[in-house]
Amino acid sequence: MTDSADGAIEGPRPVLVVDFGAQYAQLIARRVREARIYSEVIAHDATVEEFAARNPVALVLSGGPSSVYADDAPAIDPAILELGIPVFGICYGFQSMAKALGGVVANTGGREFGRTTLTADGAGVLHQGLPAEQPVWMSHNDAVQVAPEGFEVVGSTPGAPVAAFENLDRRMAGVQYHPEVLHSPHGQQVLTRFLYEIAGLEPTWTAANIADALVEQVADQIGDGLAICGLSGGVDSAVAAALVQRAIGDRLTCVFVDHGLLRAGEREQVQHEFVGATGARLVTVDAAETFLSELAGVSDPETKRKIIGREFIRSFEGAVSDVLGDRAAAGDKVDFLVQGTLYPDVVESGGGSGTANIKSHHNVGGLPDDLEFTLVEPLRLLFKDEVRAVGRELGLPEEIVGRQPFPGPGLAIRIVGEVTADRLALLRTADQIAREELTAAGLDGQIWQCPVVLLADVRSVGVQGDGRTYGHPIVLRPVSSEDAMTADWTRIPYEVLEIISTRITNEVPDVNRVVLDVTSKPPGTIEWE
Ligand SMILES: Nc1ncnc2c1ncn2[C@@H]1O[C@H](COP(=O)(O)OP(=O)(O)OP(=O)(O)O)[C@@H](O)[C@H]1O
Ligand SMILES: O=c1[nH]c(=O)c2[nH+]cn([C@@H]3O[C@H](COP(=O)(O)O)[C@@H](O)[C@H]3O)c2[nH]1
Ligand SMILES: NC(=O)CC[C@H](N)C(=O)O
Ligand SMILES: [Mg+2]
Repeated sequence: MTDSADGAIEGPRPVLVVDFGAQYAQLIARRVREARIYSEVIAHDATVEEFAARNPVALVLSGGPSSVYADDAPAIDPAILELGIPVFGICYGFQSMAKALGGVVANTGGREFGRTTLTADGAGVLHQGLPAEQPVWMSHNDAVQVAPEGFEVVGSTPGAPVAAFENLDRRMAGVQYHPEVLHSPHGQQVLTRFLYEIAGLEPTWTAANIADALVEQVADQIGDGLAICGLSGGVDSAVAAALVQRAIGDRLTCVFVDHGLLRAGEREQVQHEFVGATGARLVTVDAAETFLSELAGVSDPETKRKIIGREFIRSFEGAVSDVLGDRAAAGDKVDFLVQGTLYPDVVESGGGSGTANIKSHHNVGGLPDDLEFTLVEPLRLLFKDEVRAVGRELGLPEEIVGRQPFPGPGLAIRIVGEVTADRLALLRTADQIAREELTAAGLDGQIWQCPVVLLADVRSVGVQGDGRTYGHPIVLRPVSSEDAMTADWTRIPYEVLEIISTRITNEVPDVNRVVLDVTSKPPGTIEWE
């Protein structure tokens, strides 16, 4: 693992997915990791030196919106194809590779969008053992007309006479279709055949050796220093803390910040469950008053996020004297702050290559400039399901690794409008009702998470007890997801929605309406702010 942002994490040699502006670059990296080979994404305009520095075992060229023969078409430096590294091209990557190696790409009108049939009747290695005709998912205007010299054509579709090619001597291959999407039912097998049979890679990336590699990296990074870990009760910080505890033992102290933006019961849960499972040392910071006064009068979401990011750090700094106790007199210092940051937190905060800032996650884009700790973020390149696998490997209990995510800024980003103590109390009650009923209905496993949102700046007219009310709506936002990068709204049974709606409007003062958010991500995000 490498992390170009701060160079802190280094590990197994990756398969680099070269991003040509694809919708699916991260998805390809995930699929490679599902084949148990470590993988990361790199921008297409990285230099030969940057490629070489990441020391890849193979390249996968992604799809992309351009035409390879357009003036400003993105391309990788042809020298990269001469490095002797195995290469697999997908869609635009396939076309780009064909052109760079002397083949012909053109738009002859044979475009295909969606399902089509690939004919691959036994020639070559990519499709060996698969049906001679298989459905594949396409999304292209252009097509390779002539494969480069030395490449065997091993598949075709009605719109793409050259839909797959390979050159075993050069360990290169490519396909016009998208093997990474689930709509290509044999796609994962094709990608895996490239990795194992053509590139000759061994499947060694498992939760067990990810955990071992991460423990080793953390031990190297922290040396004989002292660290604190921001512990929230969520999956990511629990796994990060367990890794760091393995690496540096009791030189780690966990710090839980009670910022007053938590859900009912959360503080008790962190104190009992995590400490019970790991025996870690825990310091709790009471910071509710500070967070509330700093947030007073603020309704802009990004401003809230920046304030919260800053106050988290101030709380961690404030905890240091408790953590050190008598050791402060001996000159000991806490130099390292461990956070359970994951890849989606980094991309959404605009930390990917050329990616937009969607929202500043408190632990990434929301950090203050004057941060004095060195960050230790062992999970920074992983997705949540990978983190859960590492957590299980480390022996953390299912109640912790299976838990639904809850954002660090807590209920503050679920109150649309200013955050006040009264509004927090109201939202906490509504949230508790929704969680109780979803759990009672046995739906927790189906739901990724269900934000409950208070539209504090919106009022509508209701009639309660024969009188007029002018109250606030509560939004239910149940979503299903694999990794929080995309999500769909969960189809909760009407009977369960009915119970939640009735209970919230009966039991929560000032709320006279409950609405359901039926938006996927994209275009919506999971949280409202
Ligand atoms: N109340 C808190 N006290 C201390 N640290 C926190 C708190 N909330 C969040 N953090 C820190 O911020 C990081 C990011 O928060 P995030 O909610 O994404 O992760 P998590 O809570 O560990 O897992 P999950 O996403 O499952 O809730 C955490 O991993 C943790 O290091
Ligand atoms: O710790 C966090 N700090 C944050 O600032 C933050 N913002 C969103 N989230 C969580 O990230 C996932 C994606 O959320 P969005 O679709 O709302 O961007 C969802 O799981 C959100 O709950 C956060 N977690
Ligand atoms: N999905 C893709 O990579 C498309 C490649 C190229 N833009 C085409 O239309 O053919
Ligand atoms: Mg959390």
